[in-house]
Amino acid sequence: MAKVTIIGATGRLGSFASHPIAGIPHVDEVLLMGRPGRENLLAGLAHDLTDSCAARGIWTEISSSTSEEDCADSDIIVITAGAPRHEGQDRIDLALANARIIRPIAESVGRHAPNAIVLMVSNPVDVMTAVALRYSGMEPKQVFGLGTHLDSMRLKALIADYFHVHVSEVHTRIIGEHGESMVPLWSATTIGGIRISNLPAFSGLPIDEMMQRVKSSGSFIIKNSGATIYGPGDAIATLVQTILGNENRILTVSSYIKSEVHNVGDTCIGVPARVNRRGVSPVPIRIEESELEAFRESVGKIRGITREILEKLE
Ligand SMILES: NC(=O)c1ccc[n+]([C@@H]2O[C@H](COP(=O)([O-])OP(=O)(O)OC[C@H]3O[C@@H](n4cnc5c(N)ncnc54)[C@H](O)[C@@H]3O)[C@@H](O)[C@H]2O)c1
Ligand SMILES: O=C(O)C[C@H](O)C(=O)O
Repeated sequence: MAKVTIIGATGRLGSFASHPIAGIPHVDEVLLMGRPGRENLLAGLAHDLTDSCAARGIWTEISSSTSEEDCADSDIIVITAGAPRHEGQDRIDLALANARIIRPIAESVGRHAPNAIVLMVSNPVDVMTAVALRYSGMEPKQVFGLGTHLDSMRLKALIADYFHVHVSEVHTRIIGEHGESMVPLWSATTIGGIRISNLPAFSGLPIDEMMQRVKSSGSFIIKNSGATIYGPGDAIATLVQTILGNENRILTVSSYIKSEVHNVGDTCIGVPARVNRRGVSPVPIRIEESELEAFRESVGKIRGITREILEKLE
């Protein structure tokens, strides 16, 4: 059984994500962590979530804390602390301010829970994953980000809708930045096990419109309802379940890569990775030339911003 700590639990995403996480069968303890001064809010959330567990007929111990040392013995630490973007902002605009929030959190996690697996969610997620990796002092397999998993799920839903098939029939991936330069891998997209480009209907697929919808999903939701909550919250829970269930699923998450994709990398970015109880390991892949070109650009962008932010944090 496992302990999962959520740092940023008073926020909209952290508090929602705690709900599906508390229902994962491998989880017997959820710790809601927040900043000093938020004790009452955390206590209220913990009480409410305890009631939810009772209503669902499950027994998971829910606790709350503002003391960083309480994350000790966590199996997984989910980090959602930090500012979200507002309408009109890019995720990258949050980079320096959120890096200054993530650095001390990562240092504390590395000190108190050096054997945990860290799932970074705060944006810009690829850059924050690199900050957490650097300042936690943990291994690359232990520190990863939600990356383009959510984008891949968004594209999957659009493809399933277009072809009128169940989502489980669609396999697709978006790699690269969780942001403007993300890259869809049509070469790795299948419907019912058949490569999408081998289906006659593929020629009519509105690829550009679909990608535009995926890229603007976050800003659309933020503009209309204030924050993205259910999509990322359930995506976080899927990752927690995959790790604790030692499921060896290949999911598209932000991981540190060096040589896995045509030797492009030296940064944390969304790539297909094996996810299990030991953490995350990027899967070596070969992609088509046009996809590689776009991926190279995405990596260059994120590597440049990451270096700049890490230098400013020194
Ligand atoms: N990667 C993704 O797909 C994805 C999806 C949704 C949200 N996010 C990101 O998650 C983060 C949280 O989003 P939200 O909607 O829950 O925001 P929110 O404003 O509702 O919550 C922010 C949380 O961060 C905490 N926090 C803020 N400043 C802090 C500081 N200096 N030290 C410690 N904690 C601090 C707050 O107390 C709160 O718990 C944002 O960065 C957002 O962009 C990422
Ligand atoms: O779009 C955002 O800022 C939140 C998140 O990254 C998302 O894609 O839902």
